[in-house]
Order: sequence, then structure tokens, then C-alpha cells
Amino acid sequence: MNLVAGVDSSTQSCKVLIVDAATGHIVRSGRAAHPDGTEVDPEAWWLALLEAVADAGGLADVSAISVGGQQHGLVALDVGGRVIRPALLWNDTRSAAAAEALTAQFGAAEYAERIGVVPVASFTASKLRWLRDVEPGNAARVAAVALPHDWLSWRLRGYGPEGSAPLGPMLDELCTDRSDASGTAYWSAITNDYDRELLLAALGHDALLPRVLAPDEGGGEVHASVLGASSPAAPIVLGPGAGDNAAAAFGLGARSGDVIVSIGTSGTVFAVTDRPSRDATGTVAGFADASGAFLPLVATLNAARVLDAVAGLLGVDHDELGRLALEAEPGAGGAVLVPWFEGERTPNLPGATAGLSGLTLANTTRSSVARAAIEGLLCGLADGLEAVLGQGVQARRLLLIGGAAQNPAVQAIAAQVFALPVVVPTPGEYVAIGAARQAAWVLAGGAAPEWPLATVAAPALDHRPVIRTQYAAARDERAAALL
Ligand SMILES: Nc1ncnc2c1ncn2[C@@H]1O[C@H](COP(=O)(O)OP(=O)(O)O)[C@@H](O)[C@H]1O
Ligand SMILES: O=C(CO)[C@@H](O)[C@H](O)COP(=O)(O)O
Repeated sequence: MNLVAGVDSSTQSCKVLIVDAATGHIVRSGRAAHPDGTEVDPEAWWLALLEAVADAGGLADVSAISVGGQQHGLVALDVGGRVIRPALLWNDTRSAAAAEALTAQFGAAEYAERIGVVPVASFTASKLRWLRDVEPGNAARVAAVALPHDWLSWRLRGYGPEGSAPLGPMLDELCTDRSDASGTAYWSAITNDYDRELLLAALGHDALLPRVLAPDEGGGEVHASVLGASSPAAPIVLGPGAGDNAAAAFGLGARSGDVIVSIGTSGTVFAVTDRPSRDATGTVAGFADASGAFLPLVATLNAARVLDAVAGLLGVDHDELGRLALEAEPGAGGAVLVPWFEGERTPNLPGATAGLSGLTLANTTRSSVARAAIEGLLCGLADGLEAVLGQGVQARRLLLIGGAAQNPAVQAIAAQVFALPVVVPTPGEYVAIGAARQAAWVLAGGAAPEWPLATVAAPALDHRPVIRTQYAAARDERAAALL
């Protein structure tokens, strides 16, 4: 049996799957936690990757590996390959003003036309501009800019800071892929090239950027010494890797008619298309996918953690939160949670806070609050779905994935919020599965392997328009009050 490994270095944790390259069957798995916070020392991701690999039984019998990772995070490297400051993550909203400054400089329409995205706080370019404005000394030291998955792949190949990596700081060995490059806001999925003028506007000077590999192009080999005791007998081929959403689409084998809704730390709505999108409102980001196509995507900052917070407030676990929510009627008796706990990206209100409204003596109950939390989270994603469909995407079904998609109440309420058939794939780490599929593709060449997708639930369509109608009123009122 030929084994390949797929990694998901996501916001909250690192997950590793060891998979049969021929069938996609998962043979072993491992995981390790990431630190909390919106800025993280990348070394913590590296240590978590090594821990997750060990937890998965090592890579001694593995022939290829690919790394999927959270998008956009800024890993700024100096000339010696050292990380200049903790990485600024996609959910760090301090770069909101920087995003506005970049957009004002070129105009939203020009950004959309040139690179398919308009800057928001999450994108790497906005973080570089923030660095230049707020930490000019650090900005001046930037010799190369990497993303989380690029940097981890580089470390796997044995490169790294002088003195602590076997092959040293060879910055020109940094590689990335189309999907992650498209989340920087200085690489274009339309031209397949970096836009250096946009990089200069962000950072203030030029810097080395990772070489963008083709979807099935090998990105070197894992350096035996970085794996310690589990070092393999034969070389392990490294795939190009991908941004986590693109990796998930690849892992699901998404095709025309599929729209994916992922409820992890971020909430995302996306589809694989054969044409690039250009949304000058900036709501839909025109990213690239992991197969050579495109990935129009809407992201929200507030997703699974909305349920974590409300479960904590009610003093219950996720199962009980779901049970409580299903006790209340659709619409939660008029109680609405607009869940902008961490500011929001869609709509673009980085300074927003959450609000619970419509309370009466009748609906101020644990079950209504639990339902309002799930409805509010899903309504934000339903707004995202509308925007994706507005880009001409055809949708026949919605694939629900991510940590919170495993909750039966989330599945049932999704069938009430979305006016589309909802399908829940078997619970799984689809980002890591996509990375493993990419590794298998690079290893074998030819066409990408076809792995079957098992589904676990398909809740009957039960559309209840009241949920979105009352949410829209509360959302608009809250947004107006914040502006
Ligand atoms: N049954 C569940 N119900 C609701 N939320 C859940 C459930 N299981 C996991 N989660 C939440 O899902 C999140 C992790 O999902 P995941 O997709 O792995 O996130 P990420 O990839 O962003 O790290 C956590 O916030 C966790 O609390
Ligand atoms: O910012 C985005 C997409 O644009 C996020 O989707 C990040 O890629 C983080 O993903 P998770 O860790 O929540 O999976």
C-alpha cells in the first residue's frame, strides 16, 4: 500500500492524516493544539506539526506529503530566515485601516479588475501595510514574505533560520501554490502572477515572494533530519500545499453545482468555478482553487466560536446546546443574535460587536438563546451564499463541513435557513484529506486520484424564511448603529 500524508495547519490546531494513496482510506491520524490569539509565533505551528506527525505514528512509511493551512497569515522573514515578529493571522482586525488605505489608493474596482479581490483586514497585503505604518522598523527588515503553509513546507524541506535548520535560510527556496497566493492581495488568480506594484504599496519596498507551484507540481522533498526518530528510508515527496478552503474543496472532490459551507473558526462559503470572479464590493474574494480553477469565496470571522461562547454562557456542552436549540421554534420566538463577537468581515465591519435583540419575557429562555446563536451564525453564511450565487455560481446542493457542522442541531437548522438541499459529508478533516489527495496526485502524476465521498446526513429541505427575514432586520439595524 502506498501511503501519503495530508496536513491541516488551521487556526486552532494541526491535524495530520495518513491515507492510502489509491483509495483515500484513512489509515492513521494525529493532532496537536495551536496557541490562542490573533498573532502566533510560527515556531508554535512547527512544533505542533511535529507533534501531530508523531501522534499519527510518524512518516517512516509515507511516500508524499502536502500541507494545507489557514490562509492569509503574515510570516515576515528577515535576510537570515528568521521570523521578524509573531505572525499576524487572518482574524486580526488591527489591519482594517490599512486595508482601507490600500483600497483608497487604487480603488476597489481596480483591485477587483487586477487581482480579483479587494483588500479587507484579513489579507496579507493589509497586514504588510499595517506593519509598515505601525512597526516601520520591522517592515524595513522584511526580506521575504511567506504564508503559514509555505513556511511549514519550507521548514519540512530543511530550510529555516540560520543555526537551527540543516539547510539554512535559503529564502529563494520558498514555494507556495495558486490558492494561497490568491489570498495575499498582491497575486492575481486572473493573470497567475504577482502584482509587484500592489506589494510595494503595502510593504513600502520589494521583497522575495515564494515561487508559485502548479497544482500537481512537486515542491521538493522532506529533509530526513527534521523528522527525528521517524525519519524514512526513502525520500518523501512534498506537494505544493494549499490554502485550507481550497484544500477542503479538493478533498471533497467538489464539482459544478456544489457549494461548500465550512463552519470552523472562520465561516466560509465557496465553490469551484472555471472562470475567475471580480466582485468590486469586495464581498466575494476571487481566489484560486487547488486544481487549476477558481474559488469564489465569502468568509465570516464569527463561526464555530459563536457556539463555543454561547454554550459557555449557558454552561452546557455542544450536544446540550444543540438539544436546547431544537426545543425552540424556528425564529426563536423573535430572539435574534447578530454574532459579530470578533468584529466582522462579511459585512465588512471590523469594529463591530455582537448583539442579542428582540427579547421578550416569553423568549428569554435557554432554548431560544441557543437557537438564536445557531440561526445567527447560519444567517451570516446564508448572506454569503447569496453573494457567491450573485457571481453566477450555479448551486444544486450545499456541502456542510467543519467542526460545528457535526452538531445535529446545526444540520437541522441549516435545512431551515438555506433554500438549497443540505448534504453533510461523513465527519472528517477535509482540509487534510485534500492535502493528502494533492500529495497522491503529485506522487502518481497524470490525473488527480478519484476518492469516494461518503455522506452521513441529508436533512430534508425545511426552509423557514422567517429566520432570515428577522435576522436581516436586526443585522441592518445593528450595522447602521455601528456606522
Ligand atoms: N459538535 C459540535 N458542535 C458545535 N461546535 C463544535 C462541535 N465540535 C467541534 N466544534 C467546534 O468546531 C471548532 C473547530 O472546528 P475546525 O473546523 O477544526 O476549526 P479550524 O479548522 O478553524 O481550527 C471549535 O471551535 C469547536 O469547538
Ligand atoms: O480567512 C479565511 C479565508 O479567507 C479563513 O477561512 C482562514 O483560512 C482560516 O480558516 P480556519 O482555520 O477557520 O479553517
